[in-house]
Amino acid sequence: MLLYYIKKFKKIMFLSGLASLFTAATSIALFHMIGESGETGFQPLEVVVFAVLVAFLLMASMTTSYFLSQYSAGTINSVRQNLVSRILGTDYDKLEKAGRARLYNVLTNDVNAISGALAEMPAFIYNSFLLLACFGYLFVLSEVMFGILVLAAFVSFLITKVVMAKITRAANQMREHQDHVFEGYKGILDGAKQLTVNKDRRQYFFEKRLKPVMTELRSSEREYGFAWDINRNISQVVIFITLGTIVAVSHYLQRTELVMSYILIVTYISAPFGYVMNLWQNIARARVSLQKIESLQLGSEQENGAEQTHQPLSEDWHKIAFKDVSFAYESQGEDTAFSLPKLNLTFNRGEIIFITGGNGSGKSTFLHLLLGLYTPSKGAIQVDDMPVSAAQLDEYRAKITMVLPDFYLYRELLDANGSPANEEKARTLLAQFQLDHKLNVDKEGFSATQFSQGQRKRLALIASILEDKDIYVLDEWAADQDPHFRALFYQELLPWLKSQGKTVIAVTHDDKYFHLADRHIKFDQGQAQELTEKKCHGQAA
Ligand SMILES: Nc1ncnc2c1ncn2[C@@H]1O[C@H](COP(=O)(O)OP(=O)(O)OP(=O)(O)O)[C@@H](O)[C@H]1O
Repeated sequence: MLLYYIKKFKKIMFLSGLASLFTAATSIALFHMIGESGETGFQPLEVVVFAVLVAFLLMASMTTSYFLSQYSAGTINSVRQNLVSRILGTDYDKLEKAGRARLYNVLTNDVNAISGALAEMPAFIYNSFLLLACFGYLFVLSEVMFGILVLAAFVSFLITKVVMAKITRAANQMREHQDHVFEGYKGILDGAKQLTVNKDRRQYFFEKRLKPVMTELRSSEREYGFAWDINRNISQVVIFITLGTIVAVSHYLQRTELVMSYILIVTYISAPFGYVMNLWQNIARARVSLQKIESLQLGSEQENGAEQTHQPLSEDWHKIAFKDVSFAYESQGEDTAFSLPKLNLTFNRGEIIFITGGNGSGKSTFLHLLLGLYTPSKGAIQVDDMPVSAAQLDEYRAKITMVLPDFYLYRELLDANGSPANEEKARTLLAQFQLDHKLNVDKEGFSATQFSQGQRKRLALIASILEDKDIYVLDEWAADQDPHFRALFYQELLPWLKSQGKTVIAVTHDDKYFHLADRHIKFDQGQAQELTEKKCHGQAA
C-alpha cells in the first residue's frame, strides 16, 4: 500500500527529487568554497559566486519545500479518502465484527501514521541526495577518512536495526492498546447521560476501565519512545567518536587541512542522517497500521460507475423468497452461537407482513439477512426464483428502504434516483406527519436536527417514503409513537403504502393491530412459523 501511494505521486516525487539534487549540489559547492578559502579568505569574485550560490540554495530549497507541502497535503487527503472509501465498500458484517472503536482508531491514528510516513517520503529523498552528495565529496577529499565514516555509518545502521526490532514490538503493542483506549472513549461518548447522572458509575468507569488501559498505553508509548531515544543517543556518540577518529587520523596522515571540511560536513549531515533514521521509525509505525487495516479485511475502494456485467434483477418482480437460508453467528468462547436454520419464506409484492416473536428469537437477524447485510451460510435469497448473486446484491438492496431501531438521521433527503428529493413532496409529508411546525425542508434537506425520539422516527420514515423503494423494512417503528400516531401508522399509512403497490415487512409487538397484516410470521428460537388467520388473531408476540 505504501508503494501504491508512492507510485500515485511519482511525478511530484520526481520533481522534488530533482529540486533536492540542485540543493545538494549547491550545498557541496558552498562547502567546497568554505573548505578551500578557510585559511586564505574569499577573493572579491568568490564573494559574488558565494552570494549567488547562497541565493540559488535558498530558491532550490524553497522550491523543494513547495513540492513537499503539495505532496504532504495530497497524500494525507488521498490516504483518508482511500480508507473511507474502503470502509464504505466493506461488507456490513465485517464492519460489525471490527467494531466502531477500532474503525475510529483506523480513521484517526492509522490514517495519520500512514499518511505521516508517506508525506515525509520526498523529504527522505531530499535528505538522501544530500547525504549521497556529501559522502561523494568526502570520498574525493580522502578515501581513508571516508572509509572511517562508512564504518561509523554501518555501525549506526546495525545499532538501529537491533533497536528497530524492539521499536516494532512496542509499536504493535501501542497500536493494540490504542484500540482499548478508543473502546473506553466510546463508552464516555455513548454513555454520557448515564455517566453524568451516576457519579459512582462515572468514577468506577474512570478508575477501573479507562485508567488501566491508559496506563498500558502509556507504558508501551514509553517503551517505544525510549527505544528510539537509545538509538538516537548512541548515534550521537558514534558521531563524536567518528569526529575524534577523523582528527587523529588526519594528523597521522599529515593531512590536517582536511579536518575543517570533514568536521563541517559531518556535523552538517548529522541532521539529514537523523531525519533518514527518523523516517525509518515512522515507516515502522505505518507498517503496523497497515497490518491492522489488513487484519480488519476492509473492502476495496468503492467503484464509481463500474460497468454492470451481471444479469439485471427483474424490475417487475413478483416475489422474494428465502430458499433454505441458514445463518449462524460466530461462536464466542464456549457458548453455542445463535443460528437461523433453513428458513423457507416467501414475500409477495404488495403484501403487508408482520414479524413477531420474543426477545432474542431472531427477528433482527432475519431482517439483516433480508437487507443483504448478512450473507447466508447456506441457501439463497431469490427474486422471482432467481438466486441473488453477490454481483446483484447492490441491485437487490436498491429495492429496499428501511427504518431500523439504530437508524441515523441524514439531513439530506433523496429520491428514488439518489437525487435531492422534491421539496414540495417533502413538505406535504411533513404536514401529514405533523412536523411542519417543527422544521422546514430546503435544498440541503431537513432544516433542524434536534427532535424527540418519536419525531426522529417520523422524519426517518418520511425520508424512506421519499426514497420511493419497492419494499419497506420497518423494525418496531411504532414503538416510540404516541397512541394517535401509532393508530395513524397502522390504520392509514400501511394501507396507503399497500395501495401504492409497496411491500411492507414490519417487526411489531402491537397485537392490537395484528389483524391489519396480510400475513403474520412468528419467530421462536430462530425458527419461523407462518401463523394462520385464526392463530394470527388469537396470539400476541
Ligand atoms: N452480532 C451478534 N453476534 C452474535 N450473536 C448475536 C449478534 N446479534 C444478535 N445475536 C444473538 O442472536 C440472537 C437473536 O438476536 P436478534 O437480535 O435477532 O433477536 P430479536 O428477535 O431481534 O430480539 P429483540 O426483540 O430483543 O430485538 C440473540 O440471542 C443474540 O444474542
